Amino acid sequence: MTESPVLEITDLVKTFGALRASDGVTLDLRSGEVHALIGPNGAGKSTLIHQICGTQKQDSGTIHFAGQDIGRLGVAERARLGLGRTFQVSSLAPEFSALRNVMLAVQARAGSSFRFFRPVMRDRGLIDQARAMLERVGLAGRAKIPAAELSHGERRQLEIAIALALGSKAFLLDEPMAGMGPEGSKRLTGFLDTLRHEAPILLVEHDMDAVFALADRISVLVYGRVIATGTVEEIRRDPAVRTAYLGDHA
Ligand SMILES: Nc1ncnc2c1ncn2[C@@H]1O[C@H](COP(=O)(O)OP(=O)(O)OP(=O)(O)O)[C@@H](O)[C@H]1O
Repeated sequence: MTESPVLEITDLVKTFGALRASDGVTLDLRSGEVHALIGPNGAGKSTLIHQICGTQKQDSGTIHFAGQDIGRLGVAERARLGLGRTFQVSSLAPEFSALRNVMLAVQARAGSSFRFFRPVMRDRGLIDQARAMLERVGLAGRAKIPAAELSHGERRQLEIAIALALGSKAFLLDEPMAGMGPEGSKRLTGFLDTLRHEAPILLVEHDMDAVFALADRISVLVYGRVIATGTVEEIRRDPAVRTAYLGDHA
């Protein structure tokens, strides 16, 4: 029996006036995979991510996550169910250390069980869990550094540590390589390659080297429609994709 997808989007439609930003989008995310979503500027990639995480509501179609219809739930409820997102604009508390940022997430997940009037920074259990998350994303050595002083790539890693601490069962990553130099992109690519074993990744990314290195499957979005879904090789060979998007990259 094949495992059912972690995330399943069916026939999603989202219009802005006469514009169909999502025009019947169907795609899924399976356990252990990196599924990349590529396409030209304005194709509807961010709009799709917004609808999955709940910051925008679809006009029609369904979104199932971990076996549940989440299409009408709010952002916080979806996050509680384990939908982890990193943002193009960072959501970190910049003046807090990396460790403290993760501790806040561990605490948020645990709810009231950590709030026995203990000063947060002296709570051993909380500190240990947060340290373990930093270790997993390769930031253990940077625990005391304020988020604002971390490099762009390190901040992305920290956001992912937070998503892990919140118990994410899938990651939605919207252009994680944006604003990074080639070295940073390479490091983050290596990191994302290991992250897929924690939870599958839906990756919106313009950096084709990263996409080709990481993706198990690629979906190509053009004018709100998925024109092809397949492996890296299938997508590289697809004549419609070459015409619409890849051109010389293929
Ligand atoms: N809130 C909105 N109101 C009206 N039009 C919108 C809104 N958000 C997006 N659009 C339009 O929907 C289309 C899809 O935009 P979207 O940002 O999803 O594309 P994208 O593929 O993420 O582009 P990029 O690669 O440049 O980030 C665009 O034509 C955009 O102008």
